[in-house]
Amino acid sequence: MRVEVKLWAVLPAAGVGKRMGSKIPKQYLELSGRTVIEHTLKLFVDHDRISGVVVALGPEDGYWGSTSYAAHPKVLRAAGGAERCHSVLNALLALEGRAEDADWVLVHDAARPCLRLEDLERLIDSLLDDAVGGLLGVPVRDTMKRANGGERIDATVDRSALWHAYTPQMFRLGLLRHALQDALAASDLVTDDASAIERLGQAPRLIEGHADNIKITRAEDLPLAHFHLRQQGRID
Ligand SMILES: Nc1ccn([C@@H]2O[C@H](COP(=O)(O)OP(=O)(O)OP(=O)(O)O)[C@@H](O)[C@H]2O)c(=O)n1
Ligand SMILES: C[C@](O)(CO)[C@H](O)COP(=O)(O)O
Repeated sequence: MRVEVKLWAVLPAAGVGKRMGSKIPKQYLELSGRTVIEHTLKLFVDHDRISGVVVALGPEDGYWGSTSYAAHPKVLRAAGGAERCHSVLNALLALEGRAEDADWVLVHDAARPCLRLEDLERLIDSLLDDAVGGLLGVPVRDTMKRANGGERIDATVDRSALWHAYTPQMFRLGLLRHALQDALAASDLVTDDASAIERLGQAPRLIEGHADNIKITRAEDLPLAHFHLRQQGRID
């Protein structure tokens, strides 16, 4: 009997936004009347192939309760951790008892509200039968330099095989949980989920998305996200 494999989403949203320098965490900044995290969540909560969404929240988070998803039946909460990798692992552990190890998990930064539905669909359709999993990304477009530790160029790096790693990053729940636990046991605070899978000797697939799937990181990113959401027709 073929066991139905489910899809889950994990949104790490426990960051404090140091580089943004705003008074409130950047995932709660407003974009045309709704918070960044509400824009991000909508795509996953409304998606009929996604069984549930786990949001990893910071211990001091006093904003989540005011969002329109605070009591949504499809949204679960998990405790964020010191680093993104801790938050993602806690969210995976929160799925115990609901999800199976063979289920797929889409890990997507709450700070990336401009993800296009077409790219999410392409990622899912491309990876559902993949042996490893993978992520959305975009090939780099600029000449890439490696610094010498200061402000001088050490070398120009061959860019022909370089990609920007974006999210969602999609892996089987059991594999990703094991990979993150293994990385953390080795004190390797991986900055994305694919790095944990790579540590195990696996090669995640790169699926090309759109460059407007930006991560709101610094102050100048907020108006840019607003522009992209308007260009996509998602805000007026
Ligand atoms: N301990 C952490 C750190 C980050 N994140 C989340 O991971 C995503 C990407 O992280 P980043 O852009 O670095 O967010 P911050 O850590 O908030 O930013 P900064 O590094 O500038 O403080 C964000 O949605 C953030 O909320 C998380 O869940 N738990
Ligand atoms: C996961 C990620 O968005 C992929 O580019 C990135 O690694 C997050 O890094 P951050 O330092 O937590 O922003």
